[in-house]
Amino acid sequence: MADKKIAIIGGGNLGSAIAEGLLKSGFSKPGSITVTKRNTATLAALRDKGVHIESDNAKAISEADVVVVALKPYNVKEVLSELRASFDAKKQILISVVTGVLLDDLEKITLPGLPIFRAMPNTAIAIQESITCICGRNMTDEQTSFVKEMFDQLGVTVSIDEKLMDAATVLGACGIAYALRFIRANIQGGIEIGFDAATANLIAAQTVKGAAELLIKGNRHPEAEIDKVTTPKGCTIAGLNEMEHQGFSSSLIKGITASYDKIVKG
Ligand SMILES: NC(=O)C1=CN([C@@H]2O[C@H](COP(=O)(O)OP(=O)(O)OC[C@H]3O[C@@H](n4cnc5c(N)ncnc54)[C@H](OP(=O)(O)O)[C@@H]3O)[C@@H](O)[C@H]2O)C=CC1
Ligand SMILES: O=C(O)[C@@H]1CCC=N1
Repeated sequence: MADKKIAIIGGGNLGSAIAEGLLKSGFSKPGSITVTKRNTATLAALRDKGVHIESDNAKAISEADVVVVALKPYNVKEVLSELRASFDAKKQILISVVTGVLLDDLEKITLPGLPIFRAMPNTAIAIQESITCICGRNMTDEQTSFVKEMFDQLGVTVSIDEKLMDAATVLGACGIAYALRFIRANIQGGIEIGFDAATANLIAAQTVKGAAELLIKGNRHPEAEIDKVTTPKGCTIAGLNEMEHQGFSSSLIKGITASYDKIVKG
């Protein structure tokens, strides 16, 4: 794939993680990426790697083949509507990673007919381990292939219907934080039963990675793998049942639906 010029509008947590992933994967050369934000001082690490750092969104967009919007949801309308003249529906594609802003809204804010994708990655994109759910409109097959190829370099992609985009945000993007909080709780428990923090961190994180790999590489259902661990009358089932008595699964499901309601109902 040609080294397309990519402008990332909004170089915050996710925007810079995408730039990092594009560089690490070799999908883009540093000179082909421009990242914008108002306070560019926080992007020194990317600048040092050769990425163009800009505060001028119009310049970045007009020079780009691909525009990735990674602004906060409440900034999108105000910022993009002033940049309408910088877009070119014949030459460019827009990829929005913004939560809750519909393809319909994005087209109205920018240009009619502009090829627009919504992609929902997570911050593991910085290390090419994201799950990225993608949908789009006005695009050609070639543009769809490009976007898939771009995010395939940065982890795993799934093509979904736009009506599932909020659910994808919760399960995939918020999910990183849920998983990290689970690991943190394991670390705290691990310290209480004797480990120093660094060793507990390593054991907890590698254990979660192993559990995930059993599902991904083994294509197994979690409960089938749990059955292998739960020795009758053993310590695992004693711990698991106590966790369930305390509302473990229920609290996670309620947390997921609370995150979803926050997106859908505000
Ligand atoms: N963080 C995550 O894990 C995920 C986030 N998302 C979505 O991605 C989007 C970004 O999230 P996140 O990276 O966490 O948020 P951040 O606040 O970290 O990033 C947004 C960035 O936009 C910049 N910005 C604000 N105004 C402008 C402007 N006029 N021109 C250019 N840049 C501007 C801000 O920098 P400055 O103030 O210096 O301009 C800021 O760094 C959100 O819509 C979020 O819902 C989606 C999936 C995962
Ligand atoms: O918390 C948020 O609103 C954003 C969207 C998904 C991850 N972070």
